[in-house]
Amino acid sequence: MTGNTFGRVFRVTTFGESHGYAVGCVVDGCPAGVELSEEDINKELRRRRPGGRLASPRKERDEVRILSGVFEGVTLGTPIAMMVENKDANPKAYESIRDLARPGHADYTYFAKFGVRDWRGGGRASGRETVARVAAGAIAKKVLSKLGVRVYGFAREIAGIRAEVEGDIEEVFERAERSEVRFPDTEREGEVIERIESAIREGDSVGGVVEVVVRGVPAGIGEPVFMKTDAYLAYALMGIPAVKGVEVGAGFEAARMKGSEMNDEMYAEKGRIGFYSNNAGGILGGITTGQDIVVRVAVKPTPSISKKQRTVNLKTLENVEISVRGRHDPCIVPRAVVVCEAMVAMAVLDLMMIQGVVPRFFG
Ligand SMILES: Cc1cc2nc3c(=O)[nH]c(=O)nc-3n(C[C@H](O)[C@H](O)[C@H](O)COP(=O)(O)O)c2cc1C
Ligand SMILES: C=C(O[C@@H]1CC(C(=O)O)=C[C@@H](OP(=O)(O)O)[C@H]1O)C(=O)O
Repeated sequence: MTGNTFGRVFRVTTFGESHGYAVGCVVDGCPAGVELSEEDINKELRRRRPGGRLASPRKERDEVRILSGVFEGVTLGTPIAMMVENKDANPKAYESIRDLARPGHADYTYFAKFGVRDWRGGGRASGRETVARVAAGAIAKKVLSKLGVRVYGFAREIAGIRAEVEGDIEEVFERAERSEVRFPDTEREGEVIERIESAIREGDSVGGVVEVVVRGVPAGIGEPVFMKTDAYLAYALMGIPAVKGVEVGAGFEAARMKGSEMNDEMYAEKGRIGFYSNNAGGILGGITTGQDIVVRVAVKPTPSISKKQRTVNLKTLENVEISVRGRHDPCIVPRAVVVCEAMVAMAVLDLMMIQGVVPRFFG
């Protein structure tokens, strides 16, 4: 085990560094007979791509090449290898800080672990690695859609401003997709953008919260006792760079509620069981209830900032000051939404496959 692979049955191994030739992944265990085109992947990659006024200005087309595992538009049940070339890598921006550890980034810890590191940006710890997750997630979503399961993500909070969301998740999702920062609260979007712009002016960055809702998972999915649905989702989401916390349903608010408020009361109607609320976030005892699965993720402010900070030269052990220039996201949240969706899709599909409720062939 090297930690580059996610999943037990639907297994994804990612590869590549931010300023290397390419990033990509191998997806093994995908059922056969699922329609899949490069455009299915690219559609999702465009939602994550850098560029624009409020994101890293790095110019990447982020178009995938499917190298194997798909023939005549359908998956073969064999390993699917995918690759996205790095067209706008620019290691020069990092030359002057190649031995300095950026506070908040993984420079020091990679050096501590491996004794050597790709100093061209974050290397393997770069947010760029998430291209590969989104590509694999696009496949997981295709399989899930055949099972009636859909995954929706949006920015719930940015720079301390919380979105008030009204309406069904599909409407919230569509509103967020139209927003420059994936923020579904149209009234407060302007304020959010001002806060990001002000962070840019100050050479600083801001964070926020991504919410993901999964609709259509039947009751009864998840592994007791350790591979619980909530435990597996938290594992999948905490593996995303810059994620510092995960909550399910009422999450940390549950700590302040009474049992009578927290418990989702139940009813039976026409032979089916339902709930009057969803504080559980669709999971009880690690097993799905059949309601929407609701998770939220805390995303920290981008570590690379031009504001001066104190740090260390890893080679000489001198104390120095650092100001990180170059192409960085002033806020990771809008671009992390689809990455969170991808990890959730992979985790849910994997749990369903472990349970044996997914056909190995779609005819
Ligand atoms: C989509 C995405 C984009 C990111 N963009 C940047 C960036 O432009 N600059 C940066 O310093 N970190 C960026 N990060 C965060 C770093 O990759 C991350 O903070 C770093 O690997 C350290 O890991 P940790 O924050 O999980 O401890 C990004 C992360 C994601 C998911
Ligand atoms: C390139 C992407 O994001 C990058 C994530 C990132 C980091 O340190 O995480 C640093 C920046 O890259 P660079 O090394 O070119 O300065 C971002 O642009 C991408 O997401 O496609």
